[in-house]
Order: sequence, then C-alpha cells, then structure tokens
Amino acid sequence: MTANTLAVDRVSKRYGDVVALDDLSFEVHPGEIFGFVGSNGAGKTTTMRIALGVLSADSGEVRLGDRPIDLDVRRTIGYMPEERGLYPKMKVGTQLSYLAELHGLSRTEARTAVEHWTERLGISERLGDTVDSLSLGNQQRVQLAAALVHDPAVLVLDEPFSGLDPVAVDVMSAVLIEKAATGVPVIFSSHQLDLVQRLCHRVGIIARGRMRAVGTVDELRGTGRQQLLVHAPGAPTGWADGLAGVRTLGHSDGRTRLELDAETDDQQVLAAALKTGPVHEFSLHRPSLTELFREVVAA
Ligand SMILES: Nc1ncnc2c1ncn2[C@@H]1O[C@H](COP(=O)(O)OP(=O)(O)OP(=O)(O)O)[C@@H](O)[C@H]1O
Repeated sequence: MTANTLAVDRVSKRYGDVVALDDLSFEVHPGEIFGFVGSNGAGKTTTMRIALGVLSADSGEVRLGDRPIDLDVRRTIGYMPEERGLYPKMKVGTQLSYLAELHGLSRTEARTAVEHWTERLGISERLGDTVDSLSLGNQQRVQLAAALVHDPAVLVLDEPFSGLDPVAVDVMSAVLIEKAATGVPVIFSSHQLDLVQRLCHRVGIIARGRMRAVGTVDELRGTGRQQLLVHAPGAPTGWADGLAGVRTLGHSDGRTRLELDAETDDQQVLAAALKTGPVHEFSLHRPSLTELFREVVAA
C-alpha cells in the first residue's frame, strides 16, 4: 500500500438497533477521485465521519497509509461535512485564517492560503462578509475553501456539489481534479450520478451499510447484464422470444431492445435477427451509472 492510501478496513457501526455500516471495506488511492454513492441513509456520512475520526467505529478501522486516524492524521484531512460547519457570524476571511492556523499554518502562510483559495473559488470579494450573509452556494464555496486552506493530504467531502449552480460545479470539479493530480486521495459523496460518472476514477456503491460494487465506471458498466439494440425493420414483434437467455424489453418501429444473460452469445441473436431480413443496427447498450445504481440498490 502506498503511503497515503485511505483504507476503510472492515468497519461496522450501529446506532442502537440500526446497522449503519456492516463490515465495510474499500480504499482510495493517492491521486484518485473516488465517488461514494448510495441511497439516503445508506451509510455514506457515517463512513466519512469515521474516516475523519469524529465518530468511532464499533469494529474495524480507517487508516491513512499505515496510520490509524489519530489527532495528528486528522489535522492532515480536508473535510467538508454534510451539515456544514462554519461559524455563521464570523467573517469569511477571519474564519478561514483561523481554521488554517488551527491546522498548523503560521499567520502569514494562512493569509497566503486564504487569498489563494478564495480567489480560486471566486469568493475573494466576500472576505469581509459574515458567512450568514452569503448565499448557500457561496457558503458552500467557503466550506470547500475551509477544507483546502491547510493543504490537506487527503480530501473527504460529504455532498460537496449539492445545491451548487453549474459554474460552481465546474469550479469545484476543477479543484478536485487539480488536488488529485498532486497525489491527494479524494473521496466525495453525491447523488448526482452523471457528475460522479464524469469525474471519478473509481466509484463505490453502498446500500444498507454494505459496499455492493466498487470499480471504475467502465468496470461497473461491464458487469451489468448487457443490453442490445437491434434495428431490423422487417422483424415482427416477438421475433426474439424463445431465444435462450434473451428477454425482450421493448419493440417499436422495427427497433428492439433486448437484455442478455452474461453467458448468452450475442452472435446467435444477430443470426436470429438476420433471419427476419436486413439488420440496420446491432449495438451494445451499456448501462449508465444511474441505471447500474438502480440495479445494485434494488438487488
Ligand atoms: N446519530 C444517529 N443516530 C441514530 N441513527 C443514525 C444517526 N446517524 C445516522 N443514523 C442512521 O444510520 C444510517 C446511515 O445514515 P447516514 O447518515 O450515514 O447515511 P447517508 O448515506 O449519508 O444518507 P444521506 O444520503 O441521506 O445523507 C441511517 O439509517 C440513519 O438513519
């Protein structure tokens, strides 16, 4: 394992009778953006809070490199909590400098870092304003700045994109890509699966406290049942019925959508389609992350 791999190792957590996490394991490698997705209540926030060390696991542990998350390691984590954690009445600049110094930066270093990140995140004009006078989206930019000002060795962000306008989404995305490129492991949770699909090197799908699927988006899309789109204008309705391991999902205007079992040979389907006349299109439909998510969560 490389020095700064974030490893969640067989973590379980209950709240009374509720099993929030059940033997959960996964790793986020240096330079990797890891998308953590799951339904409401699946266990994402609980995992992130344990990763930060603000909540303890019942069993298992989280490590950064070879070190469990102790106070020293905690200082190196950039964290954006879901419930947000800024002081509403404190000025943006004062607050960010304070947080940077809390993480060990000198006053001068803190000032430079605050200037850099507020500029980068488009909130440099708001340094003198109190947090509660900002729009929610701008408060969120400040929250991200708070996670970044101390040059963290790892980023743990709980729904950083929720409620952001498209420009802010682009800025946030660029920052995450930039941080990962410097070798920082980045994990964020999100319900915006198109964004996760676009941004993440790997994705983990959690359901009821267990990791149901982990991999690159391509790997995950390759593991679902394959679907075929066949355009055979002369094919009658039901032409594919009776083919072993094949289900017809829909048929209209000579276009048929089929779902194939993993072991079904698509060439047999092509041969059957050709028997009905010319075939204009025969293409594999790969499920989107959203489709996969529905399949995994429903299983
Ligand atoms: N402090 C708590 N006390 C009791 N139960 C809790 C507490 N925090 C979380 N839970 C429960 O633990 C489970 C996991 O919750 P968690 O907040 O980790 O999910 P999540 O994936 O972050 O959900 P969301 O997408 O809605 O933010 C849920 O059943 C939730 O109700």
